[in-house]
Amino acid sequence: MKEILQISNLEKVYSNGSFVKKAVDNISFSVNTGEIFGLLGPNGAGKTSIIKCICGLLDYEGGDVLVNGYSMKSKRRKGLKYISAVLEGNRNIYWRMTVDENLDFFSGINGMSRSSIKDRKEYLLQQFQLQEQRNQVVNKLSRGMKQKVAIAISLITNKDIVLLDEPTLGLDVAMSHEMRKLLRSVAKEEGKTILLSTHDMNVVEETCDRLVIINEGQIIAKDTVSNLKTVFNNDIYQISYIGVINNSLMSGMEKIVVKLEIKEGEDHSKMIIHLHEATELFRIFEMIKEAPIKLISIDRVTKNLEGIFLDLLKEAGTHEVF
Ligand SMILES: Nc1ncnc2c1ncn2[C@@H]1O[C@H](COP(=O)(O)OP(=O)(O)OP(=O)(O)O)[C@@H](O)[C@H]1O
Repeated sequence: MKEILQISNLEKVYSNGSFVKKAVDNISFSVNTGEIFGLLGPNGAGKTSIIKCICGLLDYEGGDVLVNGYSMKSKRRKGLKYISAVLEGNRNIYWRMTVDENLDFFSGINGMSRSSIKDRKEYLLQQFQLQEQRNQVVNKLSRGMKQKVAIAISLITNKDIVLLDEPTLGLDVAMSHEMRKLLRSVAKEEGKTILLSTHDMNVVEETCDRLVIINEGQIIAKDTVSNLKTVFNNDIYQISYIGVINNSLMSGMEKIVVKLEIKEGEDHSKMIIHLHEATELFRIFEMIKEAPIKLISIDRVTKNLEGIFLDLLKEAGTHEVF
């Protein structure tokens, strides 16, 4: 599989007099042709800075960004031929023009004639369900519609890579769901490579193949979405019981578990155990059988990406697979 986007040891420093902020600190990852890749991180993590470095809007101090092999430092013009971007605030839309006029205008400034984009425009209007709004001034459309127009504009020039900074920010649940569906179909049907930034785990979970999680300018996790969920869901069980755990049970379990939490309740208590392997649960059972507690239930705990994300931020460890 071809790595159409290669980011290696990227560093971005903002400075102004005595103010110095390293917003991007030694970031490396690659994006394959046709995949949807996520940049996930809390506010201020450095996602927008990375996207701006990739699309040539920001110079960077260290490392490099290769777009289809072209360095955005030394061959920016060539690299830009493969990239379109939708940044926060939808700066690629003219609010006083209609949807149709915007699509014509932005293809025009990219050197494409109206006749050459005719079919593609119809395809995108239909794909984005914007036919009814095509003659409306963008300013009068809802936020979700405006976002759809912005993404349609980024696709009209048919470039290989689409960078999207927070594509679902501020959208209501229904529109956010529609946007995720749209992104998946754009990648699948058009073979586009999409790099998106978000702090919404649901967006990553539903759309992305792989992701990096960024915190304070650094990568803290790098994996496929499904692998990350499997690895971090590694055998966590919630055991509800009645009684008090004695010293011998506690010390026996502590020798086996990765982590053990006890939540005492009035009528029953719970222990959350993290195991290296599921088979270790049998050893825990054997110990519980000998102890003066009564087992009520055992449930496997599954974490969604949000839980994993929050745990990673808490531990600030690093998990890198590719
Ligand atoms: N032009 C700038 N000048 C100085 N500092 C900046 C500038 N732009 C961003 N920063 C700082 O760099 C860090 C990373 O910001 P960035 O906008 O890249 O993060 P982000 O992950 O996109 O955050 P958000 O999700 O809030 O948009 C933050 O601490 C931010 O305050």
